[in-house]
Amino acid sequence: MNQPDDVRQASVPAPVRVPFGQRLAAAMQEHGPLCMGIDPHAGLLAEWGLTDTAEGLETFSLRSLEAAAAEGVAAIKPQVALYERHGSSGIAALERLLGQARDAEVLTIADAKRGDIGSTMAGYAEAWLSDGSPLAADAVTLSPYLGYESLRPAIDLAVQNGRGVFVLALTSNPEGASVQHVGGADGSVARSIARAAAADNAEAGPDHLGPVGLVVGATVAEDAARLGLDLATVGGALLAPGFGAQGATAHGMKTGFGQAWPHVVATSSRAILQAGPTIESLREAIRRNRADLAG
Ligand SMILES: O=C(O)c1cc(=O)[nH]c(=O)n1[C@@H]1O[C@H](COP(=O)(O)O)[C@@H](O)[C@H]1O
Repeated sequence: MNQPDDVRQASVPAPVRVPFGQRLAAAMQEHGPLCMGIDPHAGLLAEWGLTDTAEGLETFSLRSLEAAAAEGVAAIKPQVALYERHGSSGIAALERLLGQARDAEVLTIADAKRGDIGSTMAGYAEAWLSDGSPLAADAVTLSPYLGYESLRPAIDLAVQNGRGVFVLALTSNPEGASVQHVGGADGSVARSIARAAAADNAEAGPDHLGPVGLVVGATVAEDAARLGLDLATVGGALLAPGFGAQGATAHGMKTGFGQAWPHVVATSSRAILQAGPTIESLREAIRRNRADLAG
């Protein structure tokens, strides 16, 4: 007997996705720790000979993805703010980038820095972390400054869907210290975020990266120890923006992160993107950065 389509679909089990931490670790194993930030700033679009429009954004994004996919990176990290500048057509360009990255099997970290009261957080979680959402990414950046527990809906959905989150702990901007360093070595705000993340990662076990990564700026990693953060025991990946344009070097990061270095995803946006507009010149910049990090 023929079944209606919806009954047939309901009987098909949902695909089991390998957890984000394991997928990221595999990508890092294969390609090294470089994450290519995709930040379509107006100035970069102009340098590439593109217009500061949604069309320009899309060309910029897809060319960046093509270079990243061809060369191999741990992940790409599109900066959501720079798509939001263009309203719905900018978001449509971001959706196409995320969709094509999915097809190319390049991991995506949507840099949206979301954070809100729990009930609203559930909406952000659905947008960025649920199957079938046009904006679904492999992971999203979150701000814990409404309280780490307010992020729970996103953390739960990430776990359920084999996705991940990166929670801001120590950011690369100078103003971050006025909040994140409060409490000092014995009880800094950043330390409490790191401990909460470690608790959420415990279930993944010592051999796997858990679903909750931290954002620790590449330029401020050396602050971690004096603020009581043991980055090597967080149990999640450490997203480290600031490599390149903000002055962090591969050598400086290795020293700053110390034993936690194997968990670091080193993120660079402008320093790579400035090499555009050709795919070959972008690939060359990715190769150079990868070699630098491997050396
Ligand atoms: O969450 C982030 O990615 C982030 C956190 C942080 O502490 N510092 C920081 O620079 N970022 C982002 O990382 C990117 C850095 O870009 P570049 O300085 O051009 O490499 C930007 O998209 C920033 O918004």
